[in-house]
Amino acid sequence: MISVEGLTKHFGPVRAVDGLSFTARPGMVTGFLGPNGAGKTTTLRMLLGLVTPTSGRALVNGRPYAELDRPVTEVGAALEATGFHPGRSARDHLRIACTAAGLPERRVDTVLERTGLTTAADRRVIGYSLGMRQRLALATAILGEPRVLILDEPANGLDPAGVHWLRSLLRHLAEEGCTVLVSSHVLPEVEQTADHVVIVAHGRLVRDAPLAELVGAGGELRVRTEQAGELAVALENAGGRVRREDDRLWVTGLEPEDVGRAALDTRAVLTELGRERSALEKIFLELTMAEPDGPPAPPGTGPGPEETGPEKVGAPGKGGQS
Ligand SMILES: Nc1ncnc2c1ncn2[C@@H]1O[C@H](COP(=O)(O)OP(=O)(O)OP(=O)(O)O)[C@@H](O)[C@H]1O
Repeated sequence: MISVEGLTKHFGPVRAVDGLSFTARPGMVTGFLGPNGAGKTTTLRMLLGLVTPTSGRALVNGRPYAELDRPVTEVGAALEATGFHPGRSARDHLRIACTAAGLPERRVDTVLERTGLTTAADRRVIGYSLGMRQRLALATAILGEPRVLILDEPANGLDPAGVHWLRSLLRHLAEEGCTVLVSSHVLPEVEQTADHVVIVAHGRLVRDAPLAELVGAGGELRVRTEQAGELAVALENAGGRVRREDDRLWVTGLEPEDVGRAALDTRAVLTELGRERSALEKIFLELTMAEPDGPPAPPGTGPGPEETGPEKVGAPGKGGQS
């Protein structure tokens, strides 16, 4: 269990985190979302005792990191996949971590296998891709079989197969009862992995809700057909809200299969059927576009459907220790 209570961190005049409170629960993947500079990494670093809060509390299993009896068996973290000695192999890196933490060396083979690194285990890290380093960071995080995992952008650098693998690993860990907190800007990825979503902007909480609640509220489908009039009536009868423009319809409150069924019933030929941008991405933009001191922008004021949201944008420079 992770609890963040009124957490605040000022770096001089910068309020990196500002009165943030949320909980990440066992058995769930909690997505921690926010635009660049929103305070995600600072929050994760405070949870891991790497940055001292200005005020408030960041607790793992009810205690600050510094008070955990055996942190490595309680919380695993992967913040940046850059801290590995380039001349060492993954196996050596994990062996050293095992010895330092007093863990049995057999854990090395287990985590190598779980992260798909077995065949590359004896190669030097200098030759690893970013994706392989991410896997090694995850392998290190789960070495002590912790029940809490804190991961900062773990999908960064993974290829589509790697992202798929990561998704199943995180789901598996949550099913085993772990608390998984994972920060990301890759919104469609979070949409497919998380059970619960915490969104921050300007260091403050803007939304804390089950994913299903958020996505259910924001999904819009784009439909194109020459029988737009008949189909619009059928979709409204099926419970949808429909906006029409010539042969195009924008539909909320229904799923693609509902549109398919209505099209079949009305014999409408669909020339296009798709989701209008990622539903979570749309909500994310609406919630995080507000000015720091103003309320969140009301729904519908985000960029229009044609615009593509900043799914992944460059990170600002980060300082070191507080
Ligand atoms: N050590 C530091 N010294 C000064 N300012 C810092 C330090 N660490 C972070 N900041 C600032 O605090 C704010 C929040 O940064 P943080 O890295 O926590 O955001 P983030 O949500 O993780 O961003 P990103 O998605 O780009 O990684 C930013 O304005 C950042 O420049």
